[in-house]
Amino acid sequence: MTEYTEIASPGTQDCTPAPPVEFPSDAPIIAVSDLVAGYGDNIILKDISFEVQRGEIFVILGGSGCGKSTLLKHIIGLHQPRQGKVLLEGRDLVSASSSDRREILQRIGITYQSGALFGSMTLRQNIRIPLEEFTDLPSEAMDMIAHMKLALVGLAGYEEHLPAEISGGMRKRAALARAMALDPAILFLDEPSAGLDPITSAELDQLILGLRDRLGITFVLVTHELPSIYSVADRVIMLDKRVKGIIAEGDPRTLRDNSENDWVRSFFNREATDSED
Ligand SMILES: Nc1ncnc2c1ncn2[C@@H]1O[C@H](COP(=O)(O)OP(=O)(O)OP(=O)(O)O)[C@@H](O)[C@H]1O
Repeated sequence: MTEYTEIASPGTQDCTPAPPVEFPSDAPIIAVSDLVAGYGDNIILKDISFEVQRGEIFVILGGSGCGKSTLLKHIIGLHQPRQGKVLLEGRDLVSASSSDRREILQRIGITYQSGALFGSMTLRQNIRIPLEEFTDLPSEAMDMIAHMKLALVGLAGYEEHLPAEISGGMRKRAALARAMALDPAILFLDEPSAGLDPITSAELDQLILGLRDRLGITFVLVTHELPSIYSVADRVIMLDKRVKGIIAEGDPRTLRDNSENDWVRSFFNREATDSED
């Protein structure tokens, strides 16, 4: 699945960008309460509760197979919780009407580790896809938005390039531009630095920080790259496969220095030398 197909799933009828919702600025932009998630008989996560504040960069981390992507998919409504609730800007995707659901989904952007740009389309055409799906803007306006979004991620002038004609780091940035096509309030990035060298990864971190600072976008990242975590995360939650839940929550440096859990402390210390402040 790609970023675009996932946010574009709810339908195509209404054709204007979703307006910002009336929502108190000091209320959590994401509220997860008592979430239980799984597949078939297999419970992957239970008793998951946390909140994300507007403008925060929030990181979900944990070992392989602990349920990071599963949690992400439940937050963005790709899977329905077994129990519990997820509110995005105060609204519940599960109980929302189809038009409300469509509006809620327009307020979020997603990039997946495996999600790719469409290789046969230029960057401009890739960014137009969600605009064509969700809006009835004139073609020139869509091109202008594609240009603006590419400029935001440092890719002005690459509108007519194909994904294969740019580097891996540039492709990640182009995917971010596409996820921002509809001016989302929240961006969900699943392993954004995967496959990038440390320098390119650090550049992506700076881009994320800049987008948060300039546009106030809230970020939820799944990553286990410690340098990235120290560089961007305001707060993290750490999931653990054995307890099927959250074993640590807080700012990464505090967890590194003060967590009562040995495993958590050692996780945050494992690359402290090259990820430090
Ligand atoms: N669609 C699915 N159907 C059945 N089981 C699934 C599905 N997706 C994930 N799982 C299982 O759920 C568990 C958690 O997977 P998930 O991908 O959420 O973990 P993760 O923490 O993101 O792992 P990784 O870091 O390796 O990507 C794994 O045991 C996985 O096999």
